Amino acid sequence: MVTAKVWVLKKHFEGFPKISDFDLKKIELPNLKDGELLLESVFLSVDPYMRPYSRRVMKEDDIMIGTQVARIVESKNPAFTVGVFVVARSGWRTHFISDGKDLQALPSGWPESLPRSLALGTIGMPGLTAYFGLLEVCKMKPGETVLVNAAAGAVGSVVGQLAKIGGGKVVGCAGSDDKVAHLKKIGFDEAFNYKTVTSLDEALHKASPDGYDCFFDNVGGEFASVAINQMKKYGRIAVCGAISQYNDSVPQKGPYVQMPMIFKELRMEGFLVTSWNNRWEEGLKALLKWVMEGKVKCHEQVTEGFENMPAAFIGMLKGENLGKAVVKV
Ligand SMILES: NC(=O)C1=CN([C@@H]2O[C@H](COP(=O)(O)OP(=O)(O)OC[C@H]3O[C@@H](n4cnc5c(N)ncnc54)[C@H](OP(=O)(O)O)[C@@H]3O)[C@@H](O)[C@H]2O)C=CC1
Ligand SMILES: CCCCCCC/C=C/C=O
Repeated sequence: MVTAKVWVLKKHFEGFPKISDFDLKKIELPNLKDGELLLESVFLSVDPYMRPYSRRVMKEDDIMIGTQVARIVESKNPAFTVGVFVVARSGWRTHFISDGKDLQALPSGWPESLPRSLALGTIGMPGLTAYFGLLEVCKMKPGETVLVNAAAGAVGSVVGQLAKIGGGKVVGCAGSDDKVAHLKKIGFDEAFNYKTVTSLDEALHKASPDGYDCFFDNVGGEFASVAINQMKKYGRIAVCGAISQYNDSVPQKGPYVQMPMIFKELRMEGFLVTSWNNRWEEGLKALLKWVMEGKVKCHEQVTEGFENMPAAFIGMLKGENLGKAVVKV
């Protein structure tokens, strides 16, 4: 008999999540039936979507939603071998049982030397968000200028590096000077700390006086309201996330987007990475190749210990992460 530790949502978040909103519980797992596997989580992901999705898909006392890299520790399913690592969507649990249908293998050709945690970040869902958002929503072309915010995070850091691979100029905004230095190190043409500039409008103008062809928006709210006025005519805005609004108890009000949308003839498109579920293999293969070639650099913020899942999640929402926030069990 195996005892799994799980984190449940004790109380729906009101405003910014608190440690006391979570509860750590123990669950006795039954013995395996034929066709089943026992897995142990090795790395778990903490992602912004957990904040808005918790209200939509969870009840109080449900196990927190989420993705992990897990190792098969016991198998009564001939298709799965003990010791193999997979990506699962089993929520915040140390151990779980699966029939194998919901598991994804790591992309083929994954080298031993590459941290498997990257399957939750650059070579996982966030990397794919950058890939499809830039390719299919922004439709970035060589020579164009791309603006990305939350640029030092899991999605943003890949957006910037893919924009460079695609022959663009990239401007990134992030919330600390260390993050800005990191962006320059990984090839961003321009980067600034949006928290310390005296005028966001002026900083955006200085970074690209001719404006922006593409805006990959991870933040929404006031940042997006200012940035939209810096778009070039026929610019494209990929509305990827709105993290500046996820913890609001009272919805933010305008300024509103219609005037620049009309007079600059902009395209603004919200998207979910899951719309390209049928192309994940293609995206992961491309991302793995670029990482292996050193064209895309990966940085992770690794928190040690399953007991620190809520702290890692809250820390990520506060901007404490450089690169992808993951928890090592
Ligand atoms: N549409 C889709 O399918 C997907 C959308 N997303 C979205 O992409 C965005 C980035 O996700 P991800 O890369 O995983 O997370 P990150 O790794 O970027 O971590 C979140 C970052 O957001 C920034 N942030 C937090 N609060 C604010 C705020 N009030 N204003 C500005 N920035 C803030 C912080 O960076 P800083 O220090 O720079 O402020 C923080 O580090 C999120 O909005 C997420 O919801 C993610 C995956 C899929
Ligand atoms: C692998 C789980 C898929 C989660 C989809 C995330 C969509 C994110 C939206 C905003 O953050």
